[in-house]
Amino acid sequence: MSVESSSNREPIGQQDCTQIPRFAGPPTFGLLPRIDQVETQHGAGSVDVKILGIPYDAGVSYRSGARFGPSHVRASSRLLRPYNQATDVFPFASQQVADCGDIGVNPFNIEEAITSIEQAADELRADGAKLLTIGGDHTIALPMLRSHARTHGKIAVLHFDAHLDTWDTYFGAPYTHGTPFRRASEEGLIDLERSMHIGIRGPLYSKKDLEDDAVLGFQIVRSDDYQFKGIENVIERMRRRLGDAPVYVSVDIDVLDPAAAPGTGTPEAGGMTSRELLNSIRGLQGLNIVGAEIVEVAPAYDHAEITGLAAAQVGYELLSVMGANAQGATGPTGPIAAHLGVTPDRAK
Ligand SMILES: N=C(N)NCCCC(=O)O
Ligand SMILES: [Zn+2]
Ligand SMILES: [Zn+2]
Repeated sequence: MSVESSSNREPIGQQDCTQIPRFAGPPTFGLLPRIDQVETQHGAGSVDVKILGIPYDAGVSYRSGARFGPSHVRASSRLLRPYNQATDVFPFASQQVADCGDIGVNPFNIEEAITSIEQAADELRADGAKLLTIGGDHTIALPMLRSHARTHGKIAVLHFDAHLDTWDTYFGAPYTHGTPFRRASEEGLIDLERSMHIGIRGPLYSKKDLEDDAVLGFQIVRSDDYQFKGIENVIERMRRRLGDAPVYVSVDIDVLDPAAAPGTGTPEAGGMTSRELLNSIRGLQGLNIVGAEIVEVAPAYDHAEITGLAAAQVGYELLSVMGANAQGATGPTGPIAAHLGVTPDRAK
């Protein structure tokens, strides 16, 4: 049983796929219970991690359709099983995870949508639960960071993306999917010494994009670093930079190569493999992860659920890190720990 779990009762896990075929189950993430089912049985405040869908894509600069991301990622998450063999974690048994469904936000008014997202995040987090949000386009990172900074102070942003998303405006608009981290930095929400982008690549508008980005508080790990420096080096740099700060993990699925994630709005060639992304997340155990999001899944451009499956597995790994932390992990656990050359370390 989890040491940090808010309930003393055994968490309610996934639907039992030996009894009901997984293609017949509920449309929740990972066939997990809905929040109302858990709270009816275990009481208010008994959910440790809440899955939240934000079907919103009014902030995109190219292909639209991320508004259908939450339902697509949930549909692609039906095959997730209870035991994570890569990290030796049962993510749905070491903590109570539940699906809160989607929030409906105004698709015609970006500023109103941002305000509603911020309010929903505040309300869902008021009982101490962590959020795993499924977007939606990357605009949603701004209201999420506003909410998290209110609770935790300045946030170390760990941002997986092909793009910097620290641009200033598009067509004069300040709130878009290419600008959330500039706004967050200007608003004083992020820890300028502890934030970083992972997976950056592709053409920029100018060299100044990189100069501005550094001033706004981000260090950069390039997509190419996975090839030339190796994943151990990337994980070590991440852990050193993030330290013991409160970390918000923002995963734009376009960090993956278009071969691994075709279903996204602004694809860029030369991205990482899903294995590199999953192992990078597995390297985060023991860090103070306060919340996470997966954004930019646009199912109309997906094929055979390639992108949906990757996004669902990213969600599973994020939940596994949170689950290991709830059990007192201070560093990587299971086989990944051996690969990284560290001794598996778990308080209990
Ligand atoms: N956040 C994502 N996915 N893309 C931002 C791209 C902004 C641009 O069109 O330059
Ligand atoms: Zn991107
Ligand atoms: Zn992005």
